[in-house]
Amino acid sequence: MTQTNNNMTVNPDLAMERAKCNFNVLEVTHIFDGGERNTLQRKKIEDVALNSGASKDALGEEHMSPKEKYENAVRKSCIYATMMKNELAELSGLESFGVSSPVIRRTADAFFKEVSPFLLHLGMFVPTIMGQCTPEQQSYWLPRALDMQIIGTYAQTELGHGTFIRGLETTATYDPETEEFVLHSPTLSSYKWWAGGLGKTVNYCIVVAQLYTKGECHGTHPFIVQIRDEDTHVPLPGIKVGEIGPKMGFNTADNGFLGFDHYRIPREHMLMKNAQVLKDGTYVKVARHGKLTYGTMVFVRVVLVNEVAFNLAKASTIAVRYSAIRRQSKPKPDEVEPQILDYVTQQHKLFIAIATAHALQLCSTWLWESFSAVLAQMKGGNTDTLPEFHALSSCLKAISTSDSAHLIEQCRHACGGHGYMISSGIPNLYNFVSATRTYEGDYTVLLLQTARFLVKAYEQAEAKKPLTPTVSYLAHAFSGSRATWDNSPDGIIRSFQALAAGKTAVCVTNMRKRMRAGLSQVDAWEMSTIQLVAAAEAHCRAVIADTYRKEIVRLTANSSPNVKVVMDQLTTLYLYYWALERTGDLLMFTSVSQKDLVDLQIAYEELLLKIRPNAVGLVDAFDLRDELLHSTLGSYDGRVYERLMEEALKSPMNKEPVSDAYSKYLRPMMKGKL
Ligand SMILES: CC/C=C\C/C=C\C/C=C\C/C=C\CCC(=O)SCCNC(=O)CCNC(=O)[C@H](O)C(C)(C)COP(=O)(O)OP(=O)(O)OC[C@H]1O[C@@H](n2cnc3c(N)ncnc32)[C@H](O)[C@@H]1OP(=O)(O)O
Ligand SMILES: Cc1cc2nc3c(=O)[nH]c(=O)nc-3n(C[C@H](O)[C@H](O)[C@H](O)COP(=O)(O)OP(=O)(O)OC[C@H]3O[C@@H](n4cnc5c(N)ncnc54)[C@H](O)[C@@H]3O)c2cc1C
Repeated sequence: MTQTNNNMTVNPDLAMERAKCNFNVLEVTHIFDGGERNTLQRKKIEDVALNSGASKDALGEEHMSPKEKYENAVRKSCIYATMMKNELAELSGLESFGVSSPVIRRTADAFFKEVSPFLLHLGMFVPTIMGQCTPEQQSYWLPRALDMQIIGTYAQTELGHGTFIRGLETTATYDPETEEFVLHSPTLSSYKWWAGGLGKTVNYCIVVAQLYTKGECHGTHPFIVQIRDEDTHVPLPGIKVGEIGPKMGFNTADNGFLGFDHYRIPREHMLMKNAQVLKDGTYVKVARHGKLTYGTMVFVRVVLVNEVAFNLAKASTIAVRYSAIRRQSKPKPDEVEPQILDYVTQQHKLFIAIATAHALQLCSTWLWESFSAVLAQMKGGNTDTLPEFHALSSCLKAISTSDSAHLIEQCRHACGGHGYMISSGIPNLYNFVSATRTYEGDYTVLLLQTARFLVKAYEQAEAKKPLTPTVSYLAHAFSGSRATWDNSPDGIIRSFQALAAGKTAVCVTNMRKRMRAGLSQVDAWEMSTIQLVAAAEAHCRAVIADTYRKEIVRLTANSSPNVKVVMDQLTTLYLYYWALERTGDLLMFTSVSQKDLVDLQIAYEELLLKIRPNAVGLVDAFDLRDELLHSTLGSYDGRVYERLMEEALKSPMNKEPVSDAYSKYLRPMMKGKL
């Protein structure tokens, strides 16, 4: 593994772990990156972007005031944007800055401990222009956005509504006299709230508003709206805009609020790929599917699966390396204190994080390929695969973000007290990833979208109609007998599918019972939503497990024997872990016995011991440079205690021997003079 400094002194425990590793680390890096070519390209990009030291701060971000933090993030965003235009675009194979890629995203993380104020420009503004504009509109807006002549965001959520998009209150009323839309915020709850970069950074945004023309409401539609002067950056008349204040994370993203007072924009600023308003105010629906204006959200949900896999890889790298250098307790009085990584409970906390990072990374690539296929079909006017894809991307977004947030927190627990330090890097990772569970569609809400699809698919299976690929297992849901338990990987995946089918069947049965007892369909659905969420979760686990297993078998077909073994161990660990987490469900829906579960627990514990010697090698294979980890605990050299002390000494509190608080408060209080 290449490191920036080849002459570094490495902590002896870490050096010993690396010597113990029995597989070719680089081969696993290639698997994680999706091939050797990708690894080489990533490294080139990282070298250019990071070797100059431009990503570093003189003073740690955590010691800055909110205003300084924001300005510093803008400064570095501009440096990175300029690098993208000049050096990185060609290297990354991208035509220009703006069309981001996972590699560019992950490299950018070296510049920010939190996030860039440009995240929404790249993540949603540019993709919306690409996905929702007519070709003419695109040719006007896209070059300006890609070249960063304008900076934008995506303002959909309002104070009063985020989930329920149809409930948004901002209005865009067409005036045929002037051929303009009049944007208005009729209530406090209609103020746009949350959009990243809106507070201070952007001068344009996509605004989602209820479209009125000829006195009729046509539902929510996207508009491109200038909110600040292109030269002075002063908010334009009729615009009320500001920053929403401190948050748990995202503090360098200047999330903002926005209100309109009868603010006029040209007719052409409605994004008209899917629906149009003609000059005379006639509304014309173009799209064949009613939800295509939700396209940017679907895109970001797909991107997020990759994003959280990467962040989980970071957290597990930090926690595993730290666990290799940390020694604590003395279970055997005559021996030295063991590395905490030797405790089986510690392995139980950490190895699932490594396996999940792999599972999500491979699922994200597969999801991206499925998305590309759906987009290609839609280009030809066929939207048949969209419902299945919406169900799939919804549950994968929900489960990947939720699992990653949980496992990152588990990595923090695994680092004891030091994991609570901002300098460990884990709190920032957690704050970032826990937000992903909420934004771009809340966890529960998205799983309920998947559940709608599952229930419909179940009814199709019942009627012996054909099923789409991800739910084809529902065809076996009516055999009447419980699925046969078998602890092989394929057997466990079949059991996960049986759980999903069984849970869906229970929901359908309960809803039907409730409706027979007099409840409306809506109320019967509502009463069953706890189980519906559980069914969607089970479906998603089955999809992840199946995809992870198939992809690893495919990707390791030509790998060296030890790489095959260790990758197989990780996938098996993932399957055992989730089977053991769901023993109650397995007992309900499969033939598993108490003895089978006891045996599975033992097999799981033995698997942890087998993976243990390769644990550091496995996280080294994520190949995360120190600049990306921002961690005193997780650096490649393992100089944990030295770095913790170096960081402590940087604290502004240590600048003077006696704090001003002594003379102001402590002394008067102690001398009884307060
Ligand atoms: C390059 C990238 C760089 C970096 C990446 C890193 C980070 C990410 C970047 C940015 C992200 C940062 C910040 C986050 C920004 C945001 O949060 S933006 C705001 C996002 N908001 C949401 O996600 C709102 C969630 N709500 C919804 O999606 C919908 O309202 C709903 C799905 C919950 C419900 O919609 P309704 O219109 O009410 O529909 P319904 O009545 O429930 O369903 C009707 C039918 O429509 C189907 N459907 C719903 N959505 C879709 C869709 N997207 N596609 C296809 N079909 C859809 C639904 O299934 C129903 O179908 P039926 O057949 O069952 O009737
Ligand atoms: C860091 C961050 C950045 C963001 N950036 C942006 C941005 O750039 N642009 C933008 O437009 N938005 C942005 N958002 C907003 C985000 O998209 C919404 O917060 C998110 O979609 C959730 O909606 P909500 O806040 O209305 O939650 P709510 O819907 O109010 O959810 C609250 C609770 O109610 C439950 N609930 C709601 N509806 C249902 C239902 N039908 N059935 C069962 N339970 C339900 C939820 O599960 C949740 O537990 C951002 C949010 C965050 C946290």
